[in-house]
Amino acid sequence: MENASVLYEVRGVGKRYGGVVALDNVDFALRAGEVVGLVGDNGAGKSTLVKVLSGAHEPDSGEIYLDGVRRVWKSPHDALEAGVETLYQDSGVAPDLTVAANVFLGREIVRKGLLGKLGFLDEKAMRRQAHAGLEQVGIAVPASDRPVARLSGGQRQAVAIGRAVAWANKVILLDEPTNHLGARQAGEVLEIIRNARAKGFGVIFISHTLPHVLEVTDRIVVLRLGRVVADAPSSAFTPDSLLKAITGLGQPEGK
Ligand SMILES: Nc1ncnc2c1ncn2[C@@H]1O[C@H](COP(=O)(O)OP(=O)(O)OP(=O)(O)O)[C@@H](O)[C@H]1O
Repeated sequence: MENASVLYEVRGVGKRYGGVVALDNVDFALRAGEVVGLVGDNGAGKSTLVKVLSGAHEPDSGEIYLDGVRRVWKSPHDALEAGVETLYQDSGVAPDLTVAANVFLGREIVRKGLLGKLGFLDEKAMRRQAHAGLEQVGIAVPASDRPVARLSGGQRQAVAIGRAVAWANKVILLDEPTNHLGARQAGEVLEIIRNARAKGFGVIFISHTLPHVLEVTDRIVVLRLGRVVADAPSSAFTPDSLLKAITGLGQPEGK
């Protein structure tokens, strides 16, 4: 392994949709206990890179490494099993189900137990464990037996993120997790991300909300037209220089 601290990495990744080059020779690395911001204008290739990282798309070229081991994801299930948890943009939650049921949704067949082995689906145990799981990641949800439809938008988002963080065991991909949230709720989501970092997860934070990116990330990777045009510690960017990197405006080389 070239760099022992790198947790998740892609090298030289390319992806086309017909004649459109969505990703062009992209290198991207994430370390444990690091929050990396992935930013870029509409169509820059962020969602495509997320899909490659989450196993939803196979890249046309390039390689994927997790824990220094070359991986080929045939489906999102492969990546999930290996420890790559993804919260897609607006993936949300099932409104008619309770908070607890949402936390466990689809998991019985994926992995055994959130906080240890769950032998059977005991409603009470599920509620207790869902609550404890969310609490562990810093989320106080009013009542885990309440249907999600009766929570506020921010609380629903918190449940979706809490679910991702509670189940994660290596990498968490968050695509626009603060979208549509008010300032206080967005602040809570950023706090959840900090908690996840403190637990040693690698977190990828995709967002158009640059103040959130600058506030919560350790490093920022900027994509433009499918290429990485900047990769630097967040402290190296100002709001203005980050915007310029994204748009390519005001840069002497006219990239
Ligand atoms: N299924 C598809 N078929 C054809 N072209 C696509 C498809 N998905 C994405 N593209 C194109 O690939 C490029 C990268 O798109 P992508 O969705 O990855 O960008 P993005 O940075 O996530 O944009 P946004 O911020 O608008 O979500 C764009 O030119 C887009 O039009």
